[in-house]
Amino acid sequence: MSIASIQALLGMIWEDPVQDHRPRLLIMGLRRSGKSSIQKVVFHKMPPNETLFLESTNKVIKENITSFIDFQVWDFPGQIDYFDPAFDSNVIFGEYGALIFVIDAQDDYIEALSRLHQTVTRAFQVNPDLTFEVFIHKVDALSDEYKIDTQRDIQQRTTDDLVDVGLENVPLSFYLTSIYDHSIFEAFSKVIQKLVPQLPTLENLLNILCSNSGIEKAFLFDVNSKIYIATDSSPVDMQTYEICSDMIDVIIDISEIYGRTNSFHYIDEIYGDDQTQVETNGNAGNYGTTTDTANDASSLIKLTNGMVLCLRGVNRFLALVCLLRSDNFEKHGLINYNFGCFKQAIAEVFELKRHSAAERLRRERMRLSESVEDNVGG
Ligand SMILES: Nc1nc2c(ncn2[C@@H]2O[C@H](COP(=O)(O)OP(=O)(O)OP(=O)(O)O)[C@@H](O)[C@H]2O)c(=O)[nH]1
Repeated sequence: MSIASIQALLGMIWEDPVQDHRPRLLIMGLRRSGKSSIQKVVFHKMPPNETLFLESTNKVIKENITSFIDFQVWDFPGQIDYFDPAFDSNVIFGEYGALIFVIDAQDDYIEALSRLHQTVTRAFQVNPDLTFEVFIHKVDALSDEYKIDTQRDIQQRTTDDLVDVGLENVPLSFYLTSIYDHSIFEAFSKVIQKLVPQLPTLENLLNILCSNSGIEKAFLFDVNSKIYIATDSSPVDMQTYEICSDMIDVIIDISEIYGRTNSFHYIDEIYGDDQTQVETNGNAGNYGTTTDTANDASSLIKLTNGMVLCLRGVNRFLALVCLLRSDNFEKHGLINYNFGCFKQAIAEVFELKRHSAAERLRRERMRLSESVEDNVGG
């Protein structure tokens, strides 16, 4: 393959003279394994059954995701041969980020495994700091038993192959995923969390909030993608995660209809139950467009099992969703106060990060302009 055609495939990778330091998510895998579908469902809210009509990708699609952390998603076409000698793997694998390899679990995966092996060995040589994530995808059609067997088999073969070439220390994580349920969001959450340097601080803050407010479980969600970037240290059970994640959809839908009104809304039968209530306050915020009003979003769903689901906007991108017993919710003055402190602490954590990113960019620009002056002068 010629260099020109590889450059065409890679789109605009070399265009930006100031190095782009956003973490990268590289989504790779064989053709039709589901890469573009994953990206569309997670980051563009595409309904899963519409992915049936997606056309095959024929060049690398790069997308900047602007959120609590800015990152880039690179969707690679299945047919691209990044082992071509003319292909500069430093450009692709050289930056900080994660390599997500998607395997179609409904298909024969032997070829995918050999491709995974080649990809991991090459990428690891270039950048040992990449995190390697394997999505065993399309598991919606598999029985629970078959899913576990498939995961065990893929995991075993992949690690054996790596041990054979002396790469037993490559950290690989495996996830069973499908775009038809929450598993893809859960898997993405875990991938993204590894790229959030502030994770331990966020977890600590959530632990403090939970223990001082009688909260059973709390998630800090990126509202647009429904990825949770942190949770407290109690174990995550799938049902709790699902109900908290569903609450975001409910609130987005309600805020799109009633957002920025001045009255309370009581909407019954949201969770298919007469006594379940949703209260959305006067500043429901418009999460659909992540305006600043989202900061003030606040909502409450009382469940019939004696639990309360509570959502609070944290900033333009993040919302806290917690599950607590209704008895504990009686102290809502205390909870409100604690939440105010939590919000303030989060703002400070991300303010610090913004400062250091701006400083790094400033230094990079100065370095670049000095080298241009040297070249002109010389
Ligand atoms: N059952 C099921 N089908 C899925 C899932 N994810 C994607 N698909 C289907 O898989 C097919 C291929 O998906 P794409 O996203 O186009 O695959 P791709 O890997 O981007 O393909 P290329 O662009 O050719 O590399 C589509 O028909 C999707 O609807 C899933 O979780 N479950």
